[in-house]
Amino acid sequence: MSDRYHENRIDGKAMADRLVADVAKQVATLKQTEHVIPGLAVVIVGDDPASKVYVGNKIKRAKEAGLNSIKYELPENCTQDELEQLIERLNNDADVHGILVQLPLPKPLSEARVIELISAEKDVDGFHPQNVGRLVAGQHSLVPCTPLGCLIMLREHFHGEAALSGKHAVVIGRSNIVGKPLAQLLLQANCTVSIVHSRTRDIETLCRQADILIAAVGRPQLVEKNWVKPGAVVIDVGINAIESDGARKLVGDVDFASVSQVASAITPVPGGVGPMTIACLMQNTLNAARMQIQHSDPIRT
Ligand SMILES: Nc1nc(=O)c2c([nH]1)NC[C@@H]1CN(c3ccc(C(=O)N[C@@H](CCC(=O)O)C(=O)O)cc3)C=[N+]21
Repeated sequence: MSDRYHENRIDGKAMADRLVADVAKQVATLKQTEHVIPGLAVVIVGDDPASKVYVGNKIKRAKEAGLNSIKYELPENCTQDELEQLIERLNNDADVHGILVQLPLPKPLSEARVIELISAEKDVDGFHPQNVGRLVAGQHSLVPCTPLGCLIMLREHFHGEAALSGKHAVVIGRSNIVGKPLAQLLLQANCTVSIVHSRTRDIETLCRQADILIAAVGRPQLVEKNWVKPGAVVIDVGINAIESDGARKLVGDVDFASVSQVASAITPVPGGVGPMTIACLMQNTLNAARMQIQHSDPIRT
């Protein structure tokens, strides 16, 4: 293939390996200086197979980072009360510094109520209204993992956040977990930010103006070559399981084969944003533990 830019893949797996190794070092230091091991509680309700794979990855990475991790599995038919009691128990457990409730929750359960119940300083997903507000106000502490992973990838690619200044970033998708928080982070990095979505008119023309194009809509291979300005950097947040030639495979929101011919850099799926999301969860758990140590220690010299 005559790719104009060859070897233009951003290796999210390798970046995630480095980030987890770095967190492991910092965790080791924290153990020595503060005698604390950061603890992550992962709560999974029901037995959705995809959720189980993700949660398994999180536990495995937590081990590599030297964190204590505990998995809580609740049955599909558990009640809102049972789930809320578990959250309250974890909120009050000094050994637990981070709480993650795997989403989506089974039908009748309220995600909003559960998210608000998690103590804001243990909210390693960054979904609590207090953390959302802090992000928008530029006072953030715990930032949603996927947007943070995207920002770190862009920073590394451009050798520092300063290079993002003035670039036009177009975010496709307006979800609370990716599109909206990522737009905030990019704005703070001095990008000019556009958010486009299902009701946007002439979405293709807008996307073609992007220096940085981020796809986070969950529509397999939506973004094609003619949506992308030659030389643009493309971040693919989508993880879609599709059937191709009778086999199931994972594809992103970007048509990798065609877009990689025009993009100067592009993240693959799998092996792009996904591994960085999990690495950022480890970083957030470490950060949460650090904040809790500071707040629980009135006498410091
Ligand atoms: N409270 C909550 N927080 C989350 O962060 C959260 C969630 N709920 N619910 C589901 C989504 C999805 N998500 C993924 C993270 C990593 C990969 C990942 O590492 N994917 C691998 C492939 C894994 C595979 O082979 O299936 C990759 O892209 O290379 C995928 C998906 C986190 N989520």
